[in-house]
Parts: sequence; C-alpha cells; structure tokens
Amino acid sequence: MQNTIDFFKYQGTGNDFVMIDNRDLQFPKEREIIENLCDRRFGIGGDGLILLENDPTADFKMVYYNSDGNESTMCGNGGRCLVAFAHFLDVFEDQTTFTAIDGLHEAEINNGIIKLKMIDVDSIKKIDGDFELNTGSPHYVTFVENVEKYKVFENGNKIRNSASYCQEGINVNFVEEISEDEIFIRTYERGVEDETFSCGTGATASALVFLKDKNKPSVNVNVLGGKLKVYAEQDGETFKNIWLEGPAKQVFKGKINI
Ligand SMILES: N[C@H](CCC[C@H](N)C(=O)O)C(=O)O
Repeated sequence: MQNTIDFFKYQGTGNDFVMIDNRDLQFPKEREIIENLCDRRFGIGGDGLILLENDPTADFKMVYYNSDGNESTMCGNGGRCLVAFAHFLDVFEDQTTFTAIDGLHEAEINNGIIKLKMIDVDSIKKIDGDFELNTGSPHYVTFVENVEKYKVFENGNKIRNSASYCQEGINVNFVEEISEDEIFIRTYERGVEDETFSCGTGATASALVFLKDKNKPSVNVNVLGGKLKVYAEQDGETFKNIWLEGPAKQVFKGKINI
C-alpha cells in the first residue's frame, strides 16, 4: 500500500518550496524522498522542502532542506513562506515566533506581506574587492555591471566550487546598484546548484554590504521573481534588527505518493 502525504506549494518572490505540516512527525526525513519531491519533472518541484513542526519554546519550528534533499541552513524566503503557511493553518494571528537552525525568529504578516527578523551579523569579510558574510546561510557578494545579462550560473558555479568553498559550499550573489535606494541581485544557490529566482538570506547579505557605513535604514532589493525590502541598523561592525520583507503565496495543494 503506497504512502500518500498532503503537501502545499508556496513561493516567495519566485523562490519556491514544498511545505508539509509535520506536527505529527510522520514525514520520512530521507534524502532521496525529499530530492524526488523537489524534482520539477518527477515530483512536485521546488527549490527546497520545509517542514512545520511543534516547538516547546516558540509557536512552531522550521526544518529546511535544499532540493538536493540535504538539510541545510537558514532560508529567508522559506521562512517567510512558512510564516504564511502557519498563518493559513491558524497557528497564530498576526505576530509569531519560530525556531530554525540559526535560532529564534520573530515575524509578522500583514495582507500577505511577511516581515521576518533575521539573525544579527557581526562581521563582513572582504576578499579582493568582494565580500563574504553569514545571514543564517553563508553568502559571497560581488558587485557587477548589467546583472541582467550576467553569466550567473557559469560564474556562480565557479566560485561555489572553488578551493575556498568546494567543501562546505556557498551561495553566490551578483549585485548591481540601481540607485541609492535600490539594488538588483541574482543568486546562484548552494544545494540547488543553480540560479534561483530569489534568495532571502542572499538579499539580506547583499543589502547589508550595500548599506554598510551609509547610515541608511533600508534598501529595496529587486530579484528576478519580484521585490524584497531589507531593514537593518548598523552598530560599529555589527548589524542588528535586520528584517527581510516581501510577499509569500500559496500556489496549490495536493496529495502525493511517496
Ligand atoms: N540554499 C541555501 C539555503 C536557502 C537559501 C535561500 N533559498 C533563502 O531564501 O535564503 C543554503 O543551503 O545555504
């Protein structure tokens, strides 16, 4: 007798996820099953899979897997989609807290727009004119001209598999300054091993590099899949009170054999 599971499909500015209510802890956390569910031809399709679970210290817990089936570090867009999913399940009214692999997160929802508090960032490493920082996931940030025409896969794959990063991997963000209040980023994502339409922790990382020493409270971040906004306060070398804001939508739901 085949096992079927209920799933929901969400997307946050085009970064898309298979979402499963796993409060009964029945989901089989096996790499191959998760990889198959994320497969865009043989499965539901998604950049990742996210489990909603109970947590003794917060409203719920987030468990995140990249589309390669491996559990990974924090996903900003996935976190925003999970908040929308938890709200849909009546887990909370308009403000919530949840735990993820990088700690406790606050979030609020207002007319489909989710504001997610990200972890503090206390250092931005400079590497030959580029930058490396961790916003819950590791990110490489480099500024380019005409990012729309940039060879994101080729160059992102090269950096991600370079000697410095081939072991642990890294997400690679290519950033173009559009104006003093706007950047446009494209991201090659670790664990998807391809460009995604949006990367929330990448948008946050790119925004912090852009905002550094500018004494500005926020920046608009355009991505292929839509628009995000990042708010942050700089205190010396540290960024605190960092919020990632943007839409998250339920696309469809269904049952699937596993
Ligand atoms: N692929 C990332 C995790 C998901 C990041 C991205 N989808 C986001 O919205 O932050 C990693 O393994 O580091």
